[in-house]
Amino acid sequence: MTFATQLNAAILRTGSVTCVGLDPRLEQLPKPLRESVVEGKADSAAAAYTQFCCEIIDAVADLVPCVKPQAAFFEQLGPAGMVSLGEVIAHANRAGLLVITDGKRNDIGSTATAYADAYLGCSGPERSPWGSDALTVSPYLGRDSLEPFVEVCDRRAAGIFVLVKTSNPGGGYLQDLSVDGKTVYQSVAELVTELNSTRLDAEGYGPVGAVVGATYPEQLVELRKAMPHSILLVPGFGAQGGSAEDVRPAVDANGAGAVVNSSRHIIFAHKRPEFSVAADESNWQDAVREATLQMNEQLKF
Ligand SMILES: O=C(O)c1cc(=O)[nH]c(=O)n1[C@@H]1O[C@H](COP(=O)(O)O)[C@@H](O)[C@H]1O
Repeated sequence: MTFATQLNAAILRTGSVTCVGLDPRLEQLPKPLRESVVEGKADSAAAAYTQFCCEIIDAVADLVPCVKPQAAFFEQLGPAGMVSLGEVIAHANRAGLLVITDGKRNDIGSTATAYADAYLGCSGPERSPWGSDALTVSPYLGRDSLEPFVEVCDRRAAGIFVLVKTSNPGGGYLQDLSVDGKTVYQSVAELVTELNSTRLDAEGYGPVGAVVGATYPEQLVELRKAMPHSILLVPGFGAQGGSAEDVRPAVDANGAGAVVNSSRHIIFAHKRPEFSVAADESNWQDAVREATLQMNEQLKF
């Protein structure tokens, strides 16, 4: 089964478009985990990240279709962090969740193949320690830098999410530039649609998804139409200000075709006053589950 088919099926099975973002930050870990970290010891921080992310996965596995580990926070810890990232990816897969690793990778074609080998494909003899169901990818090296990823997607039933319109305030500096009568993000959307065109599953979705920020609702409407064959990954909900109303247009008529990411608002829900957490933060996993249920409820369209 292709990645798109699997993700859409998981959305319909769970009745959820929520993607839980795994962006661990040392200083925001719940107290028991924060206190287990020995200052200056990357190994102990990495062990805390593994436990934190795996317990989040266990708390939400029956509620959502996927998780999105953000590679940067693991890379920050050096080799021990990279081992932790591999453990988190494997744990999520064992729990039945699809894994979108957020690495925003890319390079010239031959190097892009190496990135694809490292990050795509969850099973089989070619699996690397970081083999994921999908990876976020930058389009700014052009078409020949995306093709190696798509070829690996074909071989390993994996997916990519190409950055089309990002959620950050400065993204428009390049993405909104007008070239030959269309914006750069419109050109990227055309390329995404073209790459999918010969690779559609029975529901009309291909392996090339697109990242479109919840913080640009008008462009989200436009880009949903421009990329009918792409699953959209919509970050920026919650902590960055995106609302349920803003993200509703990303979802297709069947209630699938998109996942909406929230990282800080879910994984650090123990810091949010609306979720009751003991003073010692020992029941932080309950807050994660409550925040996920709340987001699912908000995104019932
Ligand atoms: O590719 C992404 O996931 C991404 C693209 C984008 O345009 N904006 C964006 O915030 N992200 C990621 O989505 C997550 C958002 O985290 P929160 O703002 O805490 O929900 C982070 O891991 C970002 O790196």
